[in-house]
Amino acid sequence: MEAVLTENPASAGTAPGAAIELSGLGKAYGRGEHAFAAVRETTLSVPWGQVIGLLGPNGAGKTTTIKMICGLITPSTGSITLGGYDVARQRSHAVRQIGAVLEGSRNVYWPMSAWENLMYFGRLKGLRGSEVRPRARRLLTDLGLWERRHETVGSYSRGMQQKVAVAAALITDPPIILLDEPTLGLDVEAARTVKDWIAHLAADDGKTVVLTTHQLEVAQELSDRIAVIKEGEIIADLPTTELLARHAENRYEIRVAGSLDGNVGGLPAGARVEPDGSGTRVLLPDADSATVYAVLDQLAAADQQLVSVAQARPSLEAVFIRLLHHAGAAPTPEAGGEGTTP
Ligand SMILES: Nc1ncnc2c1ncn2[C@@H]1O[C@H](COP(=O)(O)OP(=O)(O)OP(=O)(O)O)[C@@H](O)[C@H]1O
Repeated sequence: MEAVLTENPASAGTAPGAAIELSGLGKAYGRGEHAFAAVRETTLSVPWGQVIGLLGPNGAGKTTTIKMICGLITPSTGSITLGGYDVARQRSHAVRQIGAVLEGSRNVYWPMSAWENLMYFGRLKGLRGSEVRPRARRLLTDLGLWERRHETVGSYSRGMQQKVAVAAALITDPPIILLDEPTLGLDVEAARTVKDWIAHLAADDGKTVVLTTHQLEVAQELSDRIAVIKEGEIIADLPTTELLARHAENRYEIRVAGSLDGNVGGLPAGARVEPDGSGTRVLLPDADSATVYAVLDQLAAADQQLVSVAQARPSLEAVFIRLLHHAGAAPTPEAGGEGTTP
């Protein structure tokens, strides 16, 4: 997957410029002294073909942002354009650019079958039956639901319902897909299918995808770019690889069999010793290779059996937690993170 596509892929929208532009976007719930700013001054430009992961703790403002992009919540401040169309002023054109699977909502009608749902949503969005049918067939076949297409969605498993929701969002072949917690509550296999689909939509169909999830390994796997929201504000916004690289320190992890038995005295300052199953892990948070060799010599001299040596790479989860707790030091677009606002 390309980190940033500046050109609009042929299969996606046709508008020049960015797929999604949020400019000074804000949302306050309530009024007067009871007003609560759920989203503040959010400015974000998502190029065509990019998968952006919107991460943040509970209540950070992710769903509010997604719903504003969908046109379901009216912003208090700022503007949103989708494929160049202003959501407030050119609503029908703007909304036609997107397909959405919203968190926790019943995105599809349970008393209807999967087939009926897709026909309904296709027609609702202005397509003719002859346009919807082949597309519905392909989507249901690809998602493994074709055989059961005439059963009511209410009788499906959670994973199958989520697949129907994804299919309904895709029925008009919109260039922009908004997915709020798309793998929530899915078992390993169903989550894999949905993840593979998201990757396929981006890589093969050139879709622009906005993804929110608390499953950080899902975000790390799928997102070209990560924006972290805390208390309604973006506190970090970087290409995923760069975000991880920026937080990659000279951290090494040495694993030995058994305990260290008093051999920890001469370890360098800052070294941490932790139990690791039946063995022990020595973490060197900021070590050059000379220091690592010195520690290995020391362990060898003490007859400690070496299991492995690795340069520790932080997971997105580790970076995320660090960002939330040290927001002041976070890489933000304002702090000059290149590639943050292409
Ligand atoms: N309709 C509403 N009225 C008042 N406050 C609301 C409303 N919807 C959301 N909020 C508040 O706005 C803030 C942001 O909520 P939002 O649902 O956008 O967060 P989120 O990041 O999606 O959280 P989660 O990860 O828990 O889904 C929260 O404090 C929430 O309580």
